[in-house]
Amino acid sequence: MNKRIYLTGFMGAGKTTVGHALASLLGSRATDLDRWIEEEEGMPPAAIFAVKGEAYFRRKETEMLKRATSLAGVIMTGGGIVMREENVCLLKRDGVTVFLDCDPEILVSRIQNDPSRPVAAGRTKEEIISLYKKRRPFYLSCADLVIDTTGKSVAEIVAEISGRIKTEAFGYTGACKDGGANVDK
Ligand SMILES: Nc1ncnc2c1ncn2[C@@H]1O[C@H](COP(=O)(O)OP(=O)(O)OP(=O)(O)O)[C@@H](O)[C@H]1O
Ligand SMILES: O=C(O)C1=C[C@@H](O)[C@@H](O)[C@H](O)C1
Ligand SMILES: [Mg+2]
Repeated sequence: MNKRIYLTGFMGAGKTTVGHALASLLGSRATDLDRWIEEEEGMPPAAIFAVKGEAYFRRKETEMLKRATSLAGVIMTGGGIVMREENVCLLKRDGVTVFLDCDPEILVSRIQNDPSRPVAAGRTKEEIISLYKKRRPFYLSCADLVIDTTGKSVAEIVAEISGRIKTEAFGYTGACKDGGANVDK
């Protein structure tokens, strides 16, 4: 496995948690884009949203995704990354993209009222589920692998990803076809 592995999915799907466990199993590096942005900006995503605005965060996120193309290992992405076409192109071109899907009711229970997740904070359960449904086709559009994590432990998810990556062939055209179109608003 010499390609990098991108983990995508909605807020609370387990990208950060699974990413560290997967990298540990594979003996590779783990890079969480949200944490990398936090290190560079000196504040977490929620504070960047509040102080500099979401548009600034999204530009920074794309910049870091571009820089991540020089890294090896597992890259954990932010929940909104698939909503920019430029990001989708990079994900499709530069690695194996794994979409961690999950029952939205479970996602809500993990993220609702968490102030560290500015896109979910203050939203009702129905609003969060509606955002999940709107984003899901975009996660699917750039996924090489879709993992339904519902009811599975982190160890089971990691074993499934590593098994499928080793046994399935992935075709890359390098082309950017359909995908995200800056439609999150
Ligand atoms: N398979 C799982 N089973 C039970 N709990 C889980 C599982 N995966 C993640 N969690 C828990 O769900 C919460 C959210 O996980 P995590 O922060 O890894 O999600 P994320 O996808 O990185 O979210 P974000 O997009 O907001 O960064 C954490 O408390 C984590 O421990
Ligand atoms: O779903 C989203 O839009 C976000 C998810 C987080 O990972 C962070 O990238 C940020 O809070 C935005
Ligand atoms: Mg995360």
